[in-house]
Amino acid sequence: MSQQQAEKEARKQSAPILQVKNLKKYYPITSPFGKTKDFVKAVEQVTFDLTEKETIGLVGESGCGKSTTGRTILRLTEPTEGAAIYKGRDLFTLKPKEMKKVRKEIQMVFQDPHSSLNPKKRIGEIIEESMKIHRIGNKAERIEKAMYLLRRTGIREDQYYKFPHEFSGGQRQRIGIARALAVNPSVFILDEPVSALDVSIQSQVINLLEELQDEFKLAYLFISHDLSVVRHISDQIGVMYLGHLVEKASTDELFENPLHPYTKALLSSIPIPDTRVRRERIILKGDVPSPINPPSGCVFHTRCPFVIEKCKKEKPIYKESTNGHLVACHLY
Ligand SMILES: Nc1ncnc2c1ncn2[C@@H]1O[C@H](COP(=O)(O)OP(=O)(O)OP(=O)(O)O)[C@@H](O)[C@H]1O
Repeated sequence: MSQQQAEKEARKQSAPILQVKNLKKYYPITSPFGKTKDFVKAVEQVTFDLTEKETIGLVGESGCGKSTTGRTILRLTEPTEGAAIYKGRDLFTLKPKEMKKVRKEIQMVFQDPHSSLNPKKRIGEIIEESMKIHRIGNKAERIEKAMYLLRRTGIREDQYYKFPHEFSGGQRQRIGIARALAVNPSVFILDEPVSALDVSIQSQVINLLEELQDEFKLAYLFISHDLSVVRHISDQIGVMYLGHLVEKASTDELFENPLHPYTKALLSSIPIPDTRVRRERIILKGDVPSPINPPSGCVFHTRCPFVIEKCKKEKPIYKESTNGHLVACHLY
């Protein structure tokens, strides 16, 4: 067993740092008179654990509830039901003041750091300020740490006094990561952190995130629609469809032995560089149904090539195949 594999195995035994349990988020749709008419059922019964130095990737098409899952954990939008246990405490029951402290430890990194970096402030000041808000160190210590973090994330120290618009997209993402690191977090929720970047820059930022994870003992919830990116960085992958986590497994297991027809369809759309390997492309018919009125039974049944009568009536429960590989599908 390689050292990396041994570390992974050891991690599986350790207690999770974050446990998301039966997370549900319904967005109310209100009439012009403020009456709730209906709900967008964005996230339904999503459950997963995250341990120190581990990455769990959430994948699925646009609108399947990935961002809502990430945002709800931090209560950037309030959950409808469920729990998010962080270091033993349910975040959903915390008072605003306590939640503020947790937001220091669980940092969110967005797709477009430009919109979250104050254009009127120099990048060094932006990083220093995030430490000041959380009362970390004195001014000299904060500046020294900001300098270190910029250097560590690949930005030259002499660029400390530059403004965000003077940097490229990739550099801005590095600055956003440096700022998130400044407040000593344990968890990063990364929402499409490399989707806006060129492919060559994407891999540089992913490699940086991997190095930082080791150095700072970070756990990552990595949200992306891009399975190749998620495959590269994740230890575990959760596949979402219409608000539901339909399959969850270790990365190798998911790619070698996908079980859910939706996962199979997603994987079949990734080009394989080896032309000798043939994988049948599964093209899904129709559009993703409305999350306001999702299909009965299995939410995927309207597009599933293997649908049976039971799928239309009964919601599938998780079945475990091997080693924590979970799938919600009547075919197993
Ligand atoms: N503030 C909101 N009010 C109402 N509906 C919302 C709100 N935010 C998201 N939704 C809806 O919730 C569902 C899930 O959206 P979400 O953004 O979480 O999906 P996603 O998988 O992250 O997709 P994307 O990658 O496009 O952001 C979608 O149908 C979306 O339209």
